[in-house]
Amino acid sequence: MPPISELCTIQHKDVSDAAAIKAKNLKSTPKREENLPELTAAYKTIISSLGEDSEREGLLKTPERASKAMLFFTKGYQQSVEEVLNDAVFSEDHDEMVLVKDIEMFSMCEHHMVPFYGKVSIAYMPQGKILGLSKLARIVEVFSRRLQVQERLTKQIAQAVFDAVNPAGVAVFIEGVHMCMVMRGVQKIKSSTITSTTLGSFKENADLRKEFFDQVQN
Ligand SMILES: Nc1nc2c(ncn2[C@@H]2O[C@H](COP(=O)(O)OP(=O)(O)OP(=O)(O)O)[C@@H](O)[C@H]2O)c(=O)[nH]1
Ligand SMILES: [Zn+2]
Repeated sequence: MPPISELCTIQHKDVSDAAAIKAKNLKSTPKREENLPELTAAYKTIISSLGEDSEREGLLKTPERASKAMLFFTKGYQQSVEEVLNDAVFSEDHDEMVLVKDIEMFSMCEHHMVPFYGKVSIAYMPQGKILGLSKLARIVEVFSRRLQVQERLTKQIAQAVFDAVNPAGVAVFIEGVHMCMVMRGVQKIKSSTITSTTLGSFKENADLRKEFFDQVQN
């Protein structure tokens, strides 16, 4: 089992290659609880490096609590799309847009390791197969619960839906608030970031594209 620092590098070293994204969808990192002692020791060092007394009563259990919280915030590394889909792909003769709007998303900015959060909308045009609705939200969890940038998150979700049901098209829209721009840095507390990915018919058909963006922005 490589150390956590190495795991993170493995997970986000490529951002754009669709085949690599597809391959990664199928794999999950094995259980990470065995890294808890190492992570806890690292948090203890962080606390003392901040100038705090890691031995004072209120902070005694903090390194372990923080470690467990961080493992939760990045639990997507333990999941794969294949696992969360659980074969919930059904044959159905429905060829109009399926859209699930405003799926809550919490992720971690890979540059500062502080949260970014927002809402994800996912649409696809089935051609013979539909996906269990909750599975769209589960796909969001798989990729958002990692160290991320919003652009890659958007693309990975779209590619995963495409791979799952081979639809005529997929569109993903994310509106995110980045705490690294709110609590620090430029401190623009009202800014939000919009990203989208369109594949297949949503890219090619201007009417369909417009229908999607009209729906998600209203
Ligand atoms: N494109 C993109 N950039 C992001 C995302 N999350 C954070 N960033 C940006 O990553 C950049 C890192 O820039 P650096 O100059 O290396 O770091 P920094 O000195 O902390 O930058 P400032 O935030 O400008 O203070 C910043 O511009 C962040 O706003 C994201 O999801 N997508
Ligand atoms: Zn950031």
